[in-house]
Amino acid sequence: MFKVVLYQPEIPQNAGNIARTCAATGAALHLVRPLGFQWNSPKLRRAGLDYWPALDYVLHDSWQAFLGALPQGSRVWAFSSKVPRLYTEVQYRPGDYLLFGPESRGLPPEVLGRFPSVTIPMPGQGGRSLNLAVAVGVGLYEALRQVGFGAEA
Ligand SMILES: C[S@@+](CC[C@H](N)C(=O)[O-])C[C@H]1O[C@@H](n2cnc3c(N)ncnc32)[C@H](O)[C@@H]1O
Repeated sequence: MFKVVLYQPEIPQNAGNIARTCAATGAALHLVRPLGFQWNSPKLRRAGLDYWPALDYVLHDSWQAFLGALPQGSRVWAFSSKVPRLYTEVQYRPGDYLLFGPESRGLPPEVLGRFPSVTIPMPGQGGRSLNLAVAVGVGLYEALRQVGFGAEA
């Protein structure tokens, strides 16, 4: 399965929506602390509806803890609105990690620079970035599409 990684997410409704998307697609959800909300926040729970029991999730106490738990040979794709390579130009493999940054600031340079990065084009004039939950949905579904939407993705 794919793994969605949220680096220090700030808004519980986004994380809840992403949890729902992960449960629906069979992707695992990794959350890297500090979070901008309480883990038992009603807003987080509500946005994830009753999908939480179906969700495979991991809470990491810090970025260092996440890196320490990352199996050797893992592939991580960092999503950013500020990099040139299109997210459709790379080949995703089952088990890949898709990494997304916090709502107000995006991924810090030292995190973004550590992994290959991709962007989702925004051809309109109206925005600097997509909503986090939207970006996860777009990126995750492209990865799933490439592997045939298989349960083993
Ligand atoms: C709301 S955005 C962060 C905006 C932040 N102010 C910035 O300038 O980076 C939250 C996260 O969604 C993802 N994201 C949003 N728009 C994206 C895009 N066009 N391409 C790839 N990732 C995007 C990135 O992972 C980003 O860190």
